[in-house]
Formats: sequence, structure tokens, C-alpha cells
Amino acid sequence: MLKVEGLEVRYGRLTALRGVSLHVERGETVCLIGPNGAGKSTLFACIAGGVSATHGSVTLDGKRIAGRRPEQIARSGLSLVPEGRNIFKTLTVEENLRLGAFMAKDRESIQARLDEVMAHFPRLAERFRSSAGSLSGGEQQMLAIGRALMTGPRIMLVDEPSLGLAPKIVDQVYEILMSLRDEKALTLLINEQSSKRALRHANRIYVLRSGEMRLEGRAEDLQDGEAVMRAYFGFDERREVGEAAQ
Ligand SMILES: Nc1ncnc2c1ncn2[C@@H]1O[C@H](COP(=O)(O)OP(=O)(O)OP(=O)(O)O)[C@@H](O)[C@H]1O
Repeated sequence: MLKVEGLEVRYGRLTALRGVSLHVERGETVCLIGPNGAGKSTLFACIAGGVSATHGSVTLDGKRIAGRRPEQIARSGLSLVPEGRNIFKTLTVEENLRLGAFMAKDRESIQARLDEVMAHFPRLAERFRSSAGSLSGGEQQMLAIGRALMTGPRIMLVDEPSLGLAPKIVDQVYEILMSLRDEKALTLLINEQSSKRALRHANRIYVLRSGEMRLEGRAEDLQDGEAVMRAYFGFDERREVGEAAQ
């Protein structure tokens, strides 16, 4: 469904992504993990059209999307829940959700989308007319996911849904993500800080470190966590450096 090949992204002299490839099949939940600064948010932003690549290709259902504008990519069925959520805090929950419906043609289809989001997020329905800034962190994360759903995506990229949330709240966010996957057949690519959580929820895992993809595998083959940790921390390379120094 989504295919990224040989992606390179630069910020001035810094190469944030180097030769990065990844694929997500329809119906899969794929988690991307990696240390801070690895380039995960850059990869998500680049797929969603917010950052330009210097090399490589991104295709959705076989059609090239790299170089297209974010709203064109959203129209193709890909929606991003950005890192930090980007909620408009002075607007109400309803207004934030309606902003996500920029592609809908008429009032009826916007209302239908709103009803659908409310069904998945009863807490947002209760706080419908409250300002988004008055919501708790978990509720704001749910609002960000709800807003992304308003475009009617087939695949959703969720950038660090756990950020700053207590484990119990993260559990609730994942419960909702998993119910969206099951009930709406939504394909998910999630940037997840916790490798344990990634291994629990994903079909497949990617580990990105220092702008390069270090590991790809099926979650069921990686359950002991060892290969993931090696790729995450670069243990093998450290040992090589240590041996060379002796
Ligand atoms: N707009 C920008 N301009 C310049 N450098 C940037 C910009 N955005 C990110 N970077 C740099 O690119 C690299 C990758 O950052 P990115 O935010 O993609 O990593 P990340 O894996 O998402 O990290 P984190 O988990 O901390 O968000 C880092 O070195 C970061 O400092």
C-alpha cells in the first residue's frame, strides 16, 4: 500500500535520512522505533508531504506521492497525526475536528464524519464545545487522531502517540487505535517510543537510527527484544569500536 524507497532528506548540511526504505501492506500495523533524533518525525513528515526529499520515492497504491502537497496526499487517503498533536488550543473540539474535514464536499458528509469520530471517541463528544486547550493530554491526543480521521483516511501515520502521557492513558489511546484498525480496516504506521509497546501491537517493526534503517522484522520473530535493542543502541558497532581500540 505504502512504499518508501531510498529516501534522503537534508536540512541544510545535515542529512536527516539516508537511503531509507519501508513498506506497509494494507491492513497492517507497522511500528517505527528509534532513539531521539533518529529521523522518525522527518520520515513521517516527508511521507505526508510536509518535508521534501532530495532523493528517493514514496508511492501509495503504486502512485507516486513524493513531491505532492500535503492536502493532495490527504486526498489520496493518507493522514498524519503529527508529533506534538498540533491542536488549536483556543478553538473548540468541534472546530478542531471541522478543520480536519477540509476535503468533504457538503454538510451531510461532514456531519457523517463527525458522528463517526464521536462514536469512536465518546469523551470528545462530551467535550464537543469545550476549548481544546482545556482537554487533558490524552484527550488532546484523541482529538488529534479524531481530526486525522475526518479526512477519511485508508492509512494513518501516528507520530509518537505516547508522548508525555501516563501509561494508563497510552493504553486507552492504543485501544482506540486498535479498534480503528479492526472496525474501519485502517492501516497504521506508528512512531512508537516504547519497543515493548511496539512489539505488542505491531505486525512488523522497523528500527531507524542516525537516519538509516537498521532493522526490519515481523514482531512475532522479535519478541525477545534483543535484536531490536541491538539495532536501537548500535551495540554491535560499539563492540567493534571497543575491540579496535584495544
Ligand atoms: N526543521 C529542521 N531543521 C533542521 N534540522 C532538523 C529539523 N527537523 C529535524 N532536524 C534534525 O534532523 C534530525 C532528525 O530529527 P527528527 O525530529 O526527524 O528525529 P526523531 O527520530 O523524530 O526524533 P524525536 O524522537 O526526538 O522527535 C535531528 O538531528 C534533528 O535535530
